[in-house]
Amino acid sequence: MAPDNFSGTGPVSPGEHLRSVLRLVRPLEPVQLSLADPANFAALHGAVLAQDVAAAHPLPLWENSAMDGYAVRSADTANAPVDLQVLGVVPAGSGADPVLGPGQTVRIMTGAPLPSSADAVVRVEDTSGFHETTVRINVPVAPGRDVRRAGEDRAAGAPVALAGDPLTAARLSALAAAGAASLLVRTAPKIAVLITGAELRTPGSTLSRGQIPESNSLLLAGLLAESGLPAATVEHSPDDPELVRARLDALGVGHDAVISTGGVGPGEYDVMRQVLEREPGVRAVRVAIRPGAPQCVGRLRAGALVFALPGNPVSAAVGFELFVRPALRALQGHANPRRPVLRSTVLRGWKSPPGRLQVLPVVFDEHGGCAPAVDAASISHSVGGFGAAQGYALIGPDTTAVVPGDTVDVLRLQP
Ligand SMILES: Nc1nc2c(c(=O)[nH]1)N[C@H]1C(S)=C(S)[C@@H](COP(=O)(O)OP(=O)(O)OC[C@H]3O[C@@H](n4cnc5c(N)ncnc54)[C@H](O)[C@@H]3O)O[C@H]1N2
Ligand code: MOO
Repeated sequence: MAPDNFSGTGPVSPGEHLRSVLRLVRPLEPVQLSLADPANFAALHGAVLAQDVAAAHPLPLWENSAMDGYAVRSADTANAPVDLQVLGVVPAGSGADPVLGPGQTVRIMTGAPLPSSADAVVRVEDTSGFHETTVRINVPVAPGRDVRRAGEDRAAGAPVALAGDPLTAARLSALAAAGAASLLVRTAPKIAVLITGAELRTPGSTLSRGQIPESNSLLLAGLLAESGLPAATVEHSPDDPELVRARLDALGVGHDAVISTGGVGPGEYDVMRQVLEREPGVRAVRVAIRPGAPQCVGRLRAGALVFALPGNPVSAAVGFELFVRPALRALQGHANPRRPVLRSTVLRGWKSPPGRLQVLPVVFDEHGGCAPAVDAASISHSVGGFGAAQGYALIGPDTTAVVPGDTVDVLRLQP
């Protein structure tokens, strides 16, 4: 009987495997990046904060107008319609603080500081228009009307973002608005993809019997990009142990992680496993999961982490999602390296193998219900059906069938 694990021990549970993968991770050295230099924007977006950041000043900084119109003393408008004397204008960017006496006003634009002697804004639509000398105010306004108070969004010193937070577009803009000049961040790790398999030909090639189009390089480069992590290098290697070892030695120096596909099974030509079994920091395992069971994971002598995934395309995608993506996010110090698990109602049932976590590609309907994207009996090679998948259903080892109406755990990859 073939051993469950090519190293001779039993299969490891997916949870145990993820824990041992995450134990390998040493977070990258953080770098300080200025927010003032647009050349840094691409690196900042998707980087992960390595420090807590508090607001350097209140947000908004000072009381200002929410509308284009007139800054007024609200009491002057109580008997509107009323005519007020126009003293001038305060546009955005002006530091002026004109003093309004009774019956006086200034034109004011959105975002401009409210004069200290005013307590409300009348929108231009509620007046006779923009005038130089006198304006008719048509409506009374209460104190505070269309005024943004200093600090109403965030007080000075209040937290804006925490170490481990990913720098989304929204978070970056919040940090800049709150006065951050530069940020201590972990930028994207440098990742190499190494594809092995003698049967593989460049997409579009004329194929002889036994040859297929190579699709895992596009798969992994795309999954990395969808995780905000570009692949720095994509290479192919012939199934020759010396050549594979040479590529791993070379890629292991210049990259933080090397992700390979192919050659991790127990076959005679499964070169990746044979080479990696000689690496002292790498372990060949079978994970109690379907698809994606055989994998080699560890640290190369050359320095990089290595994730050797199966050649079967859906097995490689599942291995990436469950183990590689969390590890790469942990390299960046992500507070939540794993994707959140959601619940979904089953629309069409399927069978699941006992004793394994089944990771089934699914599509979702408009209400979030899920149905298989591929035949559940043969997931690993079904790259065609997988093309439409929007997520994975996670079916535990004690469940052998799910039926319509069941609620299952899902990972949602696409909206
Ligand atoms: N006797 C056994 N055979 C197999 C076992 C086993 O336990 N005992 N495990 C099976 C499982 S599970 C998997 S998964 C695969 C692992 O295979 P490998 O990592 O060795 O992958 P390959 O043999 O190289 O390829 C498998 C399959 O995928 C196709 N492939 C590979 N690379 C690509 C690529 N870049 N683009 C597109 N398609 C690719 C390849 O042609 C094969 O069809 O082993 C099982 N066997
Ligand atoms: O576990 Mo393999 O990954 O069935 O396809």
